[in-house]
Amino acid sequence: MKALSVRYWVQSFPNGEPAKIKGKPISQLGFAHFSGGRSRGGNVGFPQLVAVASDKGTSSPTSSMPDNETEIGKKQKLHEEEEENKGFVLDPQTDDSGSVVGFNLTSSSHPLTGDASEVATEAPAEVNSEKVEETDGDIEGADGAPTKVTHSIVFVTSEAAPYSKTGGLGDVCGSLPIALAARGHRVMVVSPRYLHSPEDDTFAAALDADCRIKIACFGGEQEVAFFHEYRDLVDWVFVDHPSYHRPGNPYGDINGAFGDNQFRFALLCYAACEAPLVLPLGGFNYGQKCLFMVNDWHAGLVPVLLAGKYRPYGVYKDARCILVIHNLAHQGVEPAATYGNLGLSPDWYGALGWVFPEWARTHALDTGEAINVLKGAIVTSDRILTVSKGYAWEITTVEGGYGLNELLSSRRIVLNGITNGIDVNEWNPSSDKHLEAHYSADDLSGKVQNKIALQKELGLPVRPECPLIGFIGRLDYQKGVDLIRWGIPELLNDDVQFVMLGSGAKMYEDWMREAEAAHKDKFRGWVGFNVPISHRITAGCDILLMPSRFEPCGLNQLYAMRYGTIPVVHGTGGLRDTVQTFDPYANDGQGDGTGWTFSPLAVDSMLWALRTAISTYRDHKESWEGMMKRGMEKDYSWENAAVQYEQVFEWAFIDPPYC
Ligand SMILES: Nc1ncnc2c1ncn2[C@@H]1O[C@H](COP(=O)(O)OP(=O)(O)O[C@H]2O[C@H](CO)[C@@H](O)[C@H](O)[C@H]2O)[C@@H](O)[C@H]1O
Repeated sequence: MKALSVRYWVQSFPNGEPAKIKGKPISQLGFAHFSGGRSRGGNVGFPQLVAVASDKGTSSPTSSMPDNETEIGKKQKLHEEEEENKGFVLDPQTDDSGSVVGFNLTSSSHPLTGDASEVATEAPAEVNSEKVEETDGDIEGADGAPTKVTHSIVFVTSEAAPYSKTGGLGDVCGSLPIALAARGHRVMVVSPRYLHSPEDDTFAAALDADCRIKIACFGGEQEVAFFHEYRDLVDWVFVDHPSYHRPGNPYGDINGAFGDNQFRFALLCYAACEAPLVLPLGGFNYGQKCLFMVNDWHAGLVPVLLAGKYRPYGVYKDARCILVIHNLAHQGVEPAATYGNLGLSPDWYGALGWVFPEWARTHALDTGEAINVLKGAIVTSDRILTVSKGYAWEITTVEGGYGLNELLSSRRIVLNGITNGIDVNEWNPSSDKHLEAHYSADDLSGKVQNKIALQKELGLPVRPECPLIGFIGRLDYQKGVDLIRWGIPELLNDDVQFVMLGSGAKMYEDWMREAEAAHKDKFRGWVGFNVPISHRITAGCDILLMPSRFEPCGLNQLYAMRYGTIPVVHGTGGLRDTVQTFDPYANDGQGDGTGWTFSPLAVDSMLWALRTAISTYRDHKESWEGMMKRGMEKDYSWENAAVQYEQVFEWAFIDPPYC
């Protein structure tokens, strides 16, 4: 049994007496200001019990266990008496004046699973700052290093696979939380409950948590509900609101981006701030000493709300917030006039306020004033992470900073990069359910079967000896699709086949259809988002091309290497960090490297790298196989990244929180 030591602020005692903090009734302490984030009606409202991490009495899970049966029995009896309150309230705590300000709490099991071993704990031990050495951005990824301190972690994200995914953000937020939970942390992921049609059963396993809150913003009061599923040791929490129920994808439909995205994601952030306080997941809530991991601009309002709406009233004083930037190009910029909708006091305008440079303004009278949610998150987060070390540096440069480079440079001391891992179970060539044949580094024979199956599926001539090149990704500026477009005619003069899977800009979708019509025997363009076919392309191709203009990390090159498919990538961000250019002379002529990086970003250098790869494939089979195996044998699991994340958590709790 693990025990949890938590202090509860109590709104009222069972006998109706008002609770007091520092001798004052709570009602006099300014909590009314929370109407912006919490309603008072029905089962909504200010919760009967709102947990805050105890600053006293926190101890390691084992040391806080009752040490004899009598004590356990006593506590169980008390527990039963308090059952009506749904909180396991024990041992009143008093302040200097003698007023009861809270209670210790002990829980013996996880009611959702009935399994005591799955109860995660509040961070039990103080971080020993003397042991922590902050380096110049390098984070040690000690393989298999045990977890030193466990935390209550709240991921806030607009996507989490398999529930929602338009790209890599969904992949990361679908698997990193599981890796952290497996290491002993208590992990919640908060994301919207998107329903794209009345028949959509994506969230069928997530049950109504019977908790409604009202959020005051955008000139009204919005009621949101929470749905919950406990899976893989993670609390998956889905925020439900009518604005998440519409056709398309999380951000838009065939007509483009939704016009109310600022509203939809502000709701997500408000709800995510409330979730640790109001949701008794597994019987008790996450409490205030949690660690928010906010991903990209959609979740970027969270640290601003923590600083502007909670901490001034003593709530979340011990929480920390880490911003994870997966893509700096999207910042959630809207006209300055929309600031009033966010429900923040005017004092906080400075955090979000943003002025476009003159050249980016639309007319002479345009003052360029806007609000920028990601900027607000960069200002107010305790630490900032990106998804590779290379990208952590790039975003501090004029070229990669998208206007935020100076701000990010000023926060360099709290900025780190950690390369993403991948879900090695979903992406495993020896067990992938989407493949025609399974294979591994020890037995590569199945790979060609997948190539043949893919050629058949796509209606290409079945030619196992012909180099097959693939591209998978969003069709947009970031991914360098324009380079492929300009390079394809020349490339297809060679004896190669090329397959593209992607959706996005209509211009490129149309071009893919045209290219297919023009090069029937050599080119296939699959317009759409299709996970099974993405697995089959990754397995069936010999080469995966990624000419990304910038790439914070990139996952497809990692999937490709795991599947023995050689990546040819632009040397940028995470691509440069993860793909090592083939060197035939290294290792006493045995060769080294896992693919090719090319630079500068130009059609010629991309074609040069592709031609080098193609000739190696044709004429140096042994070198090719060596490269395949080296890529397949690399460790891409989340475990290594999770250890590095823990180091950053530790650093986050050393410094005081932003306020
Ligand atoms: N048409 C399609 N059909 C099926 N699957 C498709 C698809 N198009 C893309 N995908 C899948 O979506 C994911 C894309 O991930 P990436 O990391 O390559 O890019 P993305 O730019 O979305 O992510 C951002 O966040 C991630 C995560 O941090 C960073 O790695 C990245 O650099 C950053 O731009 C992959 O799983 C890929 O297979």
